[in-house]
Amino acid sequence: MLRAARAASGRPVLADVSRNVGLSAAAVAAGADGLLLPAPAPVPAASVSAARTPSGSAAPGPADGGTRHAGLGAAGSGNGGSGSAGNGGAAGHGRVGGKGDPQQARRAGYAGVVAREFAAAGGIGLPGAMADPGAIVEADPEAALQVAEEAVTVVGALLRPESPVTLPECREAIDRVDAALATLLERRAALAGIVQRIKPVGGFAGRDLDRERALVRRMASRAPSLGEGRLAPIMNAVIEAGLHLAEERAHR
Ligand SMILES: C=C(O[C@@H]1C=C(C(=O)O)C=C[C@H]1O)C(=O)O
Repeated sequence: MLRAARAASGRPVLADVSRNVGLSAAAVAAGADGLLLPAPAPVPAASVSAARTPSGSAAPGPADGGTRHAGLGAAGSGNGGSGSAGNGGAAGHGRVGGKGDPQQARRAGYAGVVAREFAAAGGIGLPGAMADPGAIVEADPEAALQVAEEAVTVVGALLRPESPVTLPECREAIDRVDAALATLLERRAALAGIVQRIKPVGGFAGRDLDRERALVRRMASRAPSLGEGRLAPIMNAVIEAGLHLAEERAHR
């Protein structure tokens, strides 16, 4: 429904979860471009201006005085930033001003909540030390914001189709995809490493080319433009990197 609303209006759709932040995950999964969150305190315009849209323009402050925005980046070409009249435009990535910003600690609490919800929406675990945004919010508000940015970047790349037009927009979208790819590659290498320890013969010696061909075939159905022919060398490199890493670790 939210995607349909965006398609019809051509503008980012913000879901108001200010009364129930627990609905964030559902809103993101349903296609919200950004979330309206409860305002912890009135935020002066100066500190809000540090929140940026992916295209680099400052996100306006809360127009309604009662909510804050958290977002997944511009919804696509030509509709980011100033497009959503009345609700402050596309939300940024939850960035705030530098260390010492008196608003930061308060906002970080909400960023932590958003990070957790986004991670849940995408089924993605936050990396290691970031696993408990709630704890980080207490200990280190800046780290909490990083968690939010991480979750928004990675989950956004997976959940939201984008159609950027300008070079900077395209590169920002690519950077988000690369962040998701790197996260997945790291996770894949860890899993492949476990397999090497479980198999009777691990490493390059226990290579299973039938399995590798089969996984490339399955991936090609999700990546039809690349197809098996182009995916095969990519996956060969990924698999060999994992095997090298596993062998290196086995010999330590
Ligand atoms: C992980 C395994 O070991 C090797 C690595 C693979 C991979 O990284 O996907 C696939 C097949 C094997 O060559 C496995 O056998 O499943």
